[in-house]
Amino acid sequence: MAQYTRVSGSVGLITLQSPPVNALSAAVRQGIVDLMQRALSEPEVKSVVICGQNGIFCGGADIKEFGGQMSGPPLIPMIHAIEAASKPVVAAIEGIALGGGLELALGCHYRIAHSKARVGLPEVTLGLLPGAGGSQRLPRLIGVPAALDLITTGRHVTAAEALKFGLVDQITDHNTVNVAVKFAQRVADQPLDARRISTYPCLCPSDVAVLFEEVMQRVRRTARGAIAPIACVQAVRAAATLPYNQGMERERELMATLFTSGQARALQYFFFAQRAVGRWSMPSGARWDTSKPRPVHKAAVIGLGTMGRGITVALAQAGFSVVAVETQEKQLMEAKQAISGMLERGAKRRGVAPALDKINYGRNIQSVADVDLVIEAVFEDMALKKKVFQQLSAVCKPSTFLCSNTSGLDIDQLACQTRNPELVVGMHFFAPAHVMKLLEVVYGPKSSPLAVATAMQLGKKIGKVSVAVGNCRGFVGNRMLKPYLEQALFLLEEGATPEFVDQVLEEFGFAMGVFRMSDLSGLDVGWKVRMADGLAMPDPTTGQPTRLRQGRRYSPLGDLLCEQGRFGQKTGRGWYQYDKPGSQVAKPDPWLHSFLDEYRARHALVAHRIDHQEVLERCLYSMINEGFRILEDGIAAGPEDIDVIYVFGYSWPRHHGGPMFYAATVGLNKVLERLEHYYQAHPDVPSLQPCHLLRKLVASGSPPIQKWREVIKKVRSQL
Ligand SMILES: C/C=C(\C)C(=O)SCCNC(=O)CCNC(=O)[C@H](O)C(C)(C)COP(=O)(O)OP(=O)(O)OC[C@H]1O[C@@H](n2cnc3c(N)ncnc32)[C@H](O)[C@@H]1OP(=O)(O)O
Repeated sequence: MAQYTRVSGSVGLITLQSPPVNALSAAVRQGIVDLMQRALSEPEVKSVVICGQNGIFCGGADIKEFGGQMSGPPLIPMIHAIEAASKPVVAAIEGIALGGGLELALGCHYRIAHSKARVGLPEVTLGLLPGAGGSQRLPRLIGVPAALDLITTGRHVTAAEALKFGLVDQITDHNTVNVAVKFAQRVADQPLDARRISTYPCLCPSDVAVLFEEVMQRVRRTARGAIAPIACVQAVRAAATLPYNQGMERERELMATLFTSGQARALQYFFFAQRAVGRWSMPSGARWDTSKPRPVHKAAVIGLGTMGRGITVALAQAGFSVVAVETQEKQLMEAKQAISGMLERGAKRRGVAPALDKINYGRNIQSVADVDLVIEAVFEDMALKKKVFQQLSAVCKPSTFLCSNTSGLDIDQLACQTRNPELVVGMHFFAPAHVMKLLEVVYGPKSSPLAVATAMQLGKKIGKVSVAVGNCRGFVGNRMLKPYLEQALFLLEEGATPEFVDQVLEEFGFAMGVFRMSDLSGLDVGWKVRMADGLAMPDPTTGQPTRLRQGRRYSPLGDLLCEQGRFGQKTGRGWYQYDKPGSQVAKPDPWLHSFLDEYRARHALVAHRIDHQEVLERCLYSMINEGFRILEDGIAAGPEDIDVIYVFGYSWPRHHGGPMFYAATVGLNKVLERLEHYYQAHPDVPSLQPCHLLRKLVASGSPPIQKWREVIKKVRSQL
């Protein structure tokens, strides 16, 4: 909706009213069309100001409307009518002008922004392009290079940057609407021809063809299969090379392709999924809106290895006082130096002072006595972690939250070491912890809603997307990774090469295939865990069959590589070879190919031709199957939680929506049928056996993903 008022006698003020972000819903568009007509027809009105209520100009098209039938006046003619108006129209931009909101402002003749406002064309992040004339007007206003940057990245820019680009005409620290009204009065009689952006020529640099080629190459390289960034470049190229009307036609064609693509649907689903995870719930019924967090002023980090350092940086950068504890003097000195470097580099990038004074370093665990929350980040060893939790429980205030950055150990066992197990939760960060957006907040059977709410809020404050998950081996992310890694190894046993498996996964859109990723993280990490679990078997005298563990198929390939000292990038050898230890350029290794041949011969495995489809289906469907088990077990509240974890923590390509959304796109019956097929071929691989929930969903007619929670509830209640 929109409201009309006459101010200062001669200015028609149109206020968009659609909380929370004044999105351009059908009702809002109708309001703008009607009220523009009214303002133009009233003779006393000499100029018009468009603003949004509650200090927010406009968050763009109403994304919720994308899935349904289009109703109400379309955006493009509405914006054209504003631009063609006979009276000056001024956009008063407060808060945000994003997507269609900025396109609306570009249709106005003038733009006044508050100094704290942000503007941008983020449509690319929703699998779209600025399809209401934005791709044609923006380059005409600010030039091709700047428009390409904004449109292909979707980044928001500050009012100051927008002023520099010429995207807004004025910025103010005062009441933007008042300033815009005064401005509108001043320009009331001025001619408008020079203010209609669609009539501007598109000024291009002399080497524009080279520029487009370079940008297209960069976009193709980084898009990982996403089509919207490429369409964005094509649309801007149309602005640079065609008259406005033809450019608009090209924008429309490209938009139609994107709009109906599965990628746009996936990205729009993901937009809401990211927000849905904030509305967490626990099986006990505790929820985000009924559980109040307790404020955290001072936190501590125990253990300053790679993870502890990153967590310390994340906390300090967000303004928390941190006590950083490392018991070994040498490690403490090294960590201090590394943390200071990280803070200084980060601060330089962001143009702020480094938060060095936020951190107090110490070797003694006693120094955490007065903190509100501790994050333990010592080595992934249960006995060690238990000891640390016992010490923390003795040293800290009774009200201190004790959190573990374990990547998969039992939170309950740690909680049992403390006086107040209800204040214990997992806070599973992802490396590098000051960069990666994901945080799994893990609740054990004893964790209180207060502890979960506090960890979730702390995550938000340090800029993480936090997902509340239940306690089980590997939680959500690493639990699902297990069958994926396992299938990749089985594929090698059966005839594939690491290069081929990685190529298929990278073509699908992963930043790195499974083997390149293992080389980067270090093969020894998983090896140590498998040894602790009694799986890896360096000693052939144990009598266990090499390729069988606990009645299931097991691949010792990773263990065999570790026994050779091949730990990945850090040793210069792993699934690939590298020029030197630490190098990142992976090259196929003939040694590894011979090793695989010998291994297959030794175990009488006959290599068969493995194609693209088999790699993708076995790796992804086994992981998805585990995702369904996780939902069935109540470890994740809904498919959105899993998808957000996979996109932010495991580089799952966002334009496929996440593994569970992908399963819905492929068709649950197809996933089920292919799992059945592979399980029949590999009955000793339980992760390929389709789980009950998947069968139940298929039997219920494969409802849309938004309806899965209803089926999940039924399945859980029957268990
Ligand atoms: C063609 C396509 C055209 C013309 C387009 O315009 S596409 C849309 C382009 N606009 C965007 O991409 C903006 C999307 N929104 C955001 O980036 C952010 O929400 C925000 C910066 C506007 C506000 O961020 P924040 O303050 O952190 O709040 P939330 O993100 O939590 O959002 C609050 C609630 O508003 C809902 N929302 C936000 N934008 C839209 C929108 N464009 N359409 C519909 N709903 C929107 C969001 O889902 C939150 O709702 P709840 O989840 O809390 O119910």
